[in-house]
Amino acid sequence: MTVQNIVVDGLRKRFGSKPALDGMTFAVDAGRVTGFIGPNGAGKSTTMRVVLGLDRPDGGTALVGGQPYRTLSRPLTQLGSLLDASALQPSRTARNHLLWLAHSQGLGVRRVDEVIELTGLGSAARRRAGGFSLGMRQRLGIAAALLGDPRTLMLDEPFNGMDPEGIIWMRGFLRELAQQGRAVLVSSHLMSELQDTADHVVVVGRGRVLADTTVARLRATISDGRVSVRTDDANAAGVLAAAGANVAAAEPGTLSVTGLAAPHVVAALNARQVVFSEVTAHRATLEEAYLELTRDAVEYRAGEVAR
Ligand SMILES: Nc1ncnc2c1ncn2[C@@H]1O[C@H](COP(=O)(O)OP(=O)(O)OP(=O)(O)O)[C@@H](O)[C@H]1O
Repeated sequence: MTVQNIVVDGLRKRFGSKPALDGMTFAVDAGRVTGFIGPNGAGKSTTMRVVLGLDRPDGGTALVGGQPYRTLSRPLTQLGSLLDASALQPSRTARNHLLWLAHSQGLGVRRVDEVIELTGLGSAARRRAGGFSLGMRQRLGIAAALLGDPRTLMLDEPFNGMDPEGIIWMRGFLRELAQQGRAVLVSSHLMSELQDTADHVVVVGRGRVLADTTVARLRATISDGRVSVRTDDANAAGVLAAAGANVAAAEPGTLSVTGLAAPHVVAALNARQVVFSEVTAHRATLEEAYLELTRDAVEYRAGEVAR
């Protein structure tokens, strides 16, 4: 049976007249990284705040391990979260920040040193957190989220401010946490950040879920069925058109074909002995699939004039 660590059901919330959440519904399963993806203002942070009981929804429910977060007896052992990496006391060292958090939750010093090691903060642990880069603060935030060794992690934009090396580290680290059987929910407004990381994605826009699916399926649904054919044979276009395809010249030596699946393209070309060097079914990149889905849900677009 799949264990659902976070269940969000029909969440609604308005700020003034503006709906921030409009029926947000999804579940986060154990043992995988779930990407929570949507453009700015889609409602990701608000959803996370509601899960943590920091914002009250106007309707709907959010449960962690089957219970509202506020009713959990030892919440940090159930759900570790990172909402704002800058929320720390700048004059404290990283280690003292973690010691202070651990102490407030009845957790031991040993776990503090463990999470410092796990997040690669060893050499910086005795430096003042106020002088940390955003990337270092993200590591510190994740160390804090892991203090209670929780079965579920919820991280809001943890890739923000990370350098390429940090991003690679973070991807591997999140996958490892999921492999240990934890449920990991990670928000981002960039699909590319979650590439090779998320097994499952919940794509959101304007406060609701637009797609809740595996990465592979998301690509397949958006894929437009375009096939490209590399050939110098002058008969190729005519043969494919006769077989029912729409054919356009993409670039010299390449045809762009729609309306005929790749195996039928190959069969039609072979039947008329048309020589070709390559037939490729176009697969949407994850980024293309995401942009297509969220096109109507983007609040602020570059170049848009305020009305
Ligand atoms: N405290 C608040 N007061 C007023 N409006 C708010 C508040 N918090 C969020 N909103 C609005 O609710 C909507 C959802 O915001 P939210 O921060 O949840 O989106 P998001 O998907 O996390 O976006 P981002 O990627 O920009 O963080 C936005 O239109 C935002 O302006």
